[in-house]
Amino acid sequence: MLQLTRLQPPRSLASTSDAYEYCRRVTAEYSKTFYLGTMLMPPEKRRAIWAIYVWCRRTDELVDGPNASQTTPETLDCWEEHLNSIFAGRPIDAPDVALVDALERFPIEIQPFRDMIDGQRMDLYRSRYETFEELRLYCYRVAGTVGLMSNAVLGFDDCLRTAPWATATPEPTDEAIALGIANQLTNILRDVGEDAQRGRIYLPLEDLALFDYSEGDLLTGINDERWQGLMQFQIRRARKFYAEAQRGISKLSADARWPVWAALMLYQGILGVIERNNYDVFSQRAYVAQSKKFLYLPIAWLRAQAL
Ligand SMILES: CC(C)=CCC/C(C)=C/CC/C(C)=C/CC/C(C)=C/[C@@H]1[C@@H](COP(=O)(O)OP(=O)(O)O)[C@]1(C)CC/C=C(\C)CC/C=C(\C)CCC=C(C)C
Ligand SMILES: Nc1ncnc2c1ncn2[C@@H]1O[C@H](COP(=O)(O)OP(=O)(O)OP(=O)(O)O)[C@@H](O)[C@H]1O
Ligand SMILES: [Mn+2]
Repeated sequence: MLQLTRLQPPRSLASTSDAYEYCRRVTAEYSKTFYLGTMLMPPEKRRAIWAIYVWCRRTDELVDGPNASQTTPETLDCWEEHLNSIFAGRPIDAPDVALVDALERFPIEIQPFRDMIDGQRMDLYRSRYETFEELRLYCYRVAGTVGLMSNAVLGFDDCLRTAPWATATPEPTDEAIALGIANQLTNILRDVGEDAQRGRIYLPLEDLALFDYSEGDLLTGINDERWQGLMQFQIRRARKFYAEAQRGISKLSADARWPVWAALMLYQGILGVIERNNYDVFSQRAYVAQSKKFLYLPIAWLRAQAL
């Protein structure tokens, strides 16, 4: 029914291990960065993240995939019903089998899943954001939510919970949301040209005005000093969210720190590539080469031990 057609899920409802294997293949195919991150986790956490990944990917494809033009608000209502069924322990199709199992092992609130669907709803009726506050809400919904879902699987450092001086909630909720927002801002900067071709501008219009850069300039891809100033401003903002996220990693369980540092550094690396490309996000795509991704791993490991 959905658009992940290149990798067919097993027919009828699958066994749990087939369903996880399908989720593994989808994650590996669609995101080299996050897949690499999951390979640094213990197997049970890794499988649960693959199941979450596939649910998020399917949700995103409803408004961003090849059949998105057929998606209506009612499609998203149905998808929310589908979600309710998963949370009631009743899988509807093969990939659900993995998510139902993952939710049994790692209980997660349903709200971030619902919020993500609401984020996709925004994509149905909006193609402009006036202010950063509006964009931030969109980023929370489509990506900050992934941080909340992931946190429940990654787990927290027990020392923080059990110490007699432990205060209210030591869980790094804000930091997890910050990493989602940082990733989404990076994704938006990387995809400016692609989105413009679909008539979409995610950069806040108030920021464009600040640099005297018009919507028309963006849609025609003008890369001048105004654009470069605007991009420097956006990159600085994204880096602040990465910095906030970094402060939360030491609060995660020890076996989750390396994967999160790796995913963070790799995704943040895209910003450096955009700078090296002289802010040309119109005619080329900024990416970190697969061979280079492995070079980050030892540095991420050291940070996971030390910070
Ligand atoms: C290593 C690890 C824990 C990874 C989590 C993997 C996961 C479940 C990812 C889901 C991604 C997804 C498909 C989301 C749907 C909405 C969307 C498209 C968001 C954008 C991601 C996509 O990146 P990509 O470059 O592949 O996009 P396209 O090819 O253009 O489609 C986003 C950029 C957001 C991703 C957000 C996260 C992965 C949140 C990360 C936060 C944590 C893991 C919390 C860590 C905890 C602390 C305390 C810092
Ligand atoms: N919608 C898609 N359909 C099929 N394949 C895709 C799709 N999106 C990404 N891919 C796969 O990912 C490759 C590169 O995409 P992209 O530049 O987003 O990097 P990535 O591998 O997804 O890594 P990252 O996790 O950093 O985004 C594509 O060549 C393709 O193999
Ligand atoms: Mn990708």
